[in-house]
Amino acid sequence: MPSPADAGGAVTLRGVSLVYGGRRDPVPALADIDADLAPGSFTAIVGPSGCGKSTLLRLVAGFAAPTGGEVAVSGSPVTGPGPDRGVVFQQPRLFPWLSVRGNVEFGLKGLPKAARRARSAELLELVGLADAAGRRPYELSGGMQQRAAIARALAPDPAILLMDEPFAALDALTRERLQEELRRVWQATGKTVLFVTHSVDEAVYLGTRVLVLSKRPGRVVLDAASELPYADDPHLHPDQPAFRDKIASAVRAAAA
Ligand SMILES: Nc1ncnc2c1ncn2[C@@H]1O[C@H](COP(=O)(O)OP(=O)(O)OP(=O)(O)O)[C@@H](O)[C@H]1O
Repeated sequence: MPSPADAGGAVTLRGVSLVYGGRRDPVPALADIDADLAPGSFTAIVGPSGCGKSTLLRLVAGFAAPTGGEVAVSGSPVTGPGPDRGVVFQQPRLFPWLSVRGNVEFGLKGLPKAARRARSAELLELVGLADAAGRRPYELSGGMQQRAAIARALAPDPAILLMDEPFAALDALTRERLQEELRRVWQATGKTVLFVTHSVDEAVYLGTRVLVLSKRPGRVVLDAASELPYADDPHLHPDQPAFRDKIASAVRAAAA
């Protein structure tokens, strides 16, 4: 395991496995996962349906414990959820009785009001919701709700952002827009991002690294780092199709 001297935001998985259920009906979801995610990296996880992508994210979030191996963040074993890890789900899960601002400030209760207000204003500006701060979730489009969920997850300034298919329920145009915005937010904040998706295109567009998992129990069958310059739009890069093809073939083989 890494030493406590490791920079904040590192994620370490060592021989991680997880078996759901009891001895009578075990469901092996993950097997022998090894990975080191560097602080500030953006790792996308793709793989066939049911291969354990969400399970892997839940282990890093501390919502579940592995049945084998070890999961550590920033050099310390994960023993449960914590403010160092923000989570964004497929559904925004906003508190309907609070305004957008109230949702973002929810996790900042320990701060004085002025500091909370300054932090939420900064984050709502970052995700393009400054004008919607006083609105309730039901007054927002799906894309706006997901932006608010991202701002809420970023509020306690976690070193790590865990995203479980956050754009899967959005229409194609909104999804593209939010992908672009997430790239910008990631570059602006330097968080370590772990992003689960079904989409090879999304993984390749967002990830500086892509992990492909096999069918259940999920194992890492490809761990590919993108050499594409992140500041530019990777869609325009001449090596983009080759990188995409490599990931797509691995996903096809994993699902066969
Ligand atoms: N609480 C649970 N108890 C028993 N089995 C579970 C539980 N949660 C998940 N599973 C099973 O573990 C496997 C992995 O589930 P997981 O949700 O991690 O996969 P996934 O790759 O995220 O799936 P999808 O791509 O369909 O969202 C699946 O076969 C699922 O049915």
